[in-house]
Amino acid sequence: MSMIAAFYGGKSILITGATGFLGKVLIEKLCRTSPDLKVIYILVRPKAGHTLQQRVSQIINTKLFEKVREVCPNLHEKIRAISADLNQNDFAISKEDMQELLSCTNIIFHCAATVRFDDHLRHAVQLNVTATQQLLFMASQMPKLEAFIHISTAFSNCNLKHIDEVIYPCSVEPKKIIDSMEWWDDAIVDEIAPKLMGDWPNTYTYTKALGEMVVQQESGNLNIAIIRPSIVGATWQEPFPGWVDNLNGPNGMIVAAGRGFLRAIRASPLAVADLIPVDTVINLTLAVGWYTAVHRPKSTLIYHCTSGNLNPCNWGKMGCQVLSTFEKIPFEKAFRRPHADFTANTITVHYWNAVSHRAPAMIYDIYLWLTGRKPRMTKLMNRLLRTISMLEYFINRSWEWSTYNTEMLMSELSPEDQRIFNFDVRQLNWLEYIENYVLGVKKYLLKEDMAGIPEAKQHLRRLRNIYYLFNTVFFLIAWRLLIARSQIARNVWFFIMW
Ligand SMILES: CCCCCCCCCCCCCCCCCCCCCCCC(=O)SCCNC(=O)CCNC(=O)[C@H](O)C(C)(C)COP(=O)(O)OP(=O)(O)OC[C@H]1O[C@@H](n2cnc3c(N)ncnc32)[C@H](O)[C@@H]1OP(=O)(O)O
Ligand SMILES: NC(=O)C1=CN([C@@H]2O[C@H](COP(=O)(O)OP(=O)(O)OC[C@H]3O[C@@H](n4cnc5c(N)ncnc54)[C@H](OP(=O)(O)O)[C@@H]3O)[C@@H](O)[C@H]2O)C=CC1
Repeated sequence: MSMIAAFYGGKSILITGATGFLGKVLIEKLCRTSPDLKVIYILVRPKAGHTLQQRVSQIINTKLFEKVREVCPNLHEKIRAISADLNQNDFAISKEDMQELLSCTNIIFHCAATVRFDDHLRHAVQLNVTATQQLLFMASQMPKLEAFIHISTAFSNCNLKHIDEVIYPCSVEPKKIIDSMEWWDDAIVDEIAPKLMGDWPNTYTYTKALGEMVVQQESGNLNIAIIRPSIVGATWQEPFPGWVDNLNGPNGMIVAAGRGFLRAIRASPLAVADLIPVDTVINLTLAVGWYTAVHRPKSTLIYHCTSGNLNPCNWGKMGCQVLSTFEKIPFEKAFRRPHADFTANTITVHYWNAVSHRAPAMIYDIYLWLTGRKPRMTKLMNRLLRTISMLEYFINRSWEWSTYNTEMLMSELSPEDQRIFNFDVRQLNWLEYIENYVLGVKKYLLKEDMAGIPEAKQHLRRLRNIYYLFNTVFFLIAWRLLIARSQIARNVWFFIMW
């Protein structure tokens, strides 16, 4: 019998960020392995045109929940959506709901965050810092609470090269920043943000670091643990390989490369690609929830959920495997044939951006315009290049994360739990994982049918012919113009012809 699965039986669990990428996999695994849990409270913000129940149904009626619907037919009853907005005071939770949460919750998993790199500092502080503080305050009033698990990111200290499982202080206290946000107007925030952020590359990583400090400072008597995943990717094994449902991190890049928009990227092929499958993160999270509640460590333990020091893979190898998978399973409606280079040279990057990204987009837009349609490719390309510029920081550096606590926890699990809640990334075969990842992007994110592969291959062959034709015509025109103007070119041409 799994000790972890048994632990969650009969428990009332509160999850924030349940409608997000990690949150969905967390609910799925919890309900599948502990169908006898009492209730999962999820804090969901109302969205225009959707009731809370519709939002929940949208999630649990997806393929991700196929297996769990069999194990736990009363899934709907297990999940209780509570209307809440983490940006509001008391999360805008009704009095009755708040009362129920405070009196019943046993475990909290705090996943909600803004993960946008370009969010305004005020908004990022509100969600990633102030809301965390407020949730901790709520937790301190929960008599039955056994553990509070905070999901952070391995990049919260990306200004350092070697990162231990400890909390590093930021230069300005989070409380001061929270207070200041109340009276600083946006103009002041904009001006002061770069100074506050120092060598953090974006508001996301900076506010996640502040969030950790808040957790440390407000922990009081609570049993708290922090999990720091690196770049979270598609599922490795559970409930099935390759599941992914958003464009964050590498996903958008895989789409862009597979559709032939992304042809070159400024990246160090030898830098470690610290990807971690989402099911691995969730297995660790559930194991940490159990360990924190049952063993009650004296201090807040931090767990790195990373792959680099146990089973490293670099961006070069990953990129090559992505490209070779496209040959077997191409994406539909490609703009150009997938081909991409990693280059570390800034001049080469500018060259490729002009020749491989902007020029084809412009030519295509001219074609759209000539055929009476609305040009859109240049806009899309500019957006892609902007996204790439934000991700570049993470694909041109390597970090070392120590994983003592994670390894310690692994050794504490029974063989049964090590199997059911496997987070040993040493067992991961990267080539197989990446192939399933690309396949998952095609099936679950782009919602493409596998039956369309022959047509997609045919389309790529057409694009190849257009490419050859275009290059030949371009070469002949260029050469003809050159011959008309240069005696040397004429001599070379006649020599070749002769
Ligand atoms: C040797 C040969 C090599 C060949 C290589 C070939 C393949 C390459 C594969 C390998 C991949 C290499 C790249 C990997 C990149 C690694 C990333 C590392 C990130 C680590 C961060 C740490 C992890 C975390 O802790 S948090 C999670 C990460 N968070 C994010 O990723 C969020 C990032 N996103 C943002 O901040 C924003 O979305 C932003 C700024 C990128 C874009 O903002 P904007 O306001 O312009 O757009 P949106 O309103 O968000 O969206 C508008 C529109 O665009 C679509 N879209 C959004 N993001 C992407 C995307 N990444 N790619 C494509 N499209 C995207 C979005 O869906 C919207 O579409 P609509 O149709 O308009 O709705
Ligand atoms: N994805 C990754 O690569 C990594 C993620 N992490 C961390 O994991 C956690 C989860 O990330 P991920 O699942 O990818 O993020 P998503 O963006 O997929 O999900 C974010 C979740 O937070 C919720 N949320 C946002 N704002 C509010 C609000 N005002 N009130 C209530 N709920 C809100 C969203 O709800 P809604 O559906 O309404 O928008 C959604 O459920 C985060 O803490 C992140 O920092 C760490 C490392 C890597």
